[in-house]
Amino acid sequence: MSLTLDDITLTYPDGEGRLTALDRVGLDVPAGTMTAIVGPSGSGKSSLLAVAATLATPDRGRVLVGGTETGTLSPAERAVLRRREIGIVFQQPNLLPSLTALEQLQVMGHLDGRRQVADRARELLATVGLAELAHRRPHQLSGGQRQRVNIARALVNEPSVLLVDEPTSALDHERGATVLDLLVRLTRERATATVLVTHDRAHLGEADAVREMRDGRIETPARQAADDRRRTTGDRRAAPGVTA
Ligand SMILES: Nc1ncnc2c1ncn2[C@@H]1O[C@H](COP(=O)(O)OP(=O)(O)OP(=O)(O)O)[C@@H](O)[C@H]1O
Repeated sequence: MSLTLDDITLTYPDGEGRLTALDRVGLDVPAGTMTAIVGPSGSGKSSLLAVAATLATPDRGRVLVGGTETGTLSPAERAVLRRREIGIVFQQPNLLPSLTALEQLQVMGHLDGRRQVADRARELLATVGLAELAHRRPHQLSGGQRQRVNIARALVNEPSVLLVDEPTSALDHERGATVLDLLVRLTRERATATVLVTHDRAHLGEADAVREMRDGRIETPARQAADDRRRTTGDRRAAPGVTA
């Protein structure tokens, strides 16, 4: 399923007035592709992720996950869609200290009441290269390994949208590259529509598209559009899902 943000404006209360964090932003992320969002501090990257995650309600505009317009759902329906279709990877892997890597994934799966969670959790840990460390607790893992558990956990309910916020900020260059490679591979294998917010321009070559944010707007200079075309030639890009 694809993710589409259509003409999104988001404001926050700001003293007497309102601060515009997102200013008529549009973004289309086909299934199986990764779009990287870069931009200076305060430009609206986290706000964009919050809207895409349906955690923040925009003042105007639509968020579509596949063909579903999330603004038309009730809060309860939106919570179900979020749990089933949207995986979120935060900057700091906020893992529960007392649980093993395997249990971190199982807890997420159980919340959704789905079966065979344990099998899927084991398979995912193997996919992120942690099969041997499934029974370790967070303090027994390195920062990069913790971030890989965090990514596996976001995927346990097989979401179609993957939202990733600064996954490499706490990692050195080499570990950051490993995590980025993993995200790209999972995006292709699991056909997720992935949005990656990053300050780190080192790995942008892996993304199918790069969008620059500035003052709440997305800029797509001609050079970037040309870059996108070059990135998406060949069959790396999956067919877009239905976006109504
Ligand atoms: N809850 C809030 N209430 C009021 N203003 C907010 C709130 N959250 C963010 N803002 C403001 O909205 C704008 C966009 O913030 P946002 O966090 O989306 O930027 P960002 O690009 O993610 O920044 P950073 O790279 O520093 O994380 C900023 O001017 C910020 O001060």
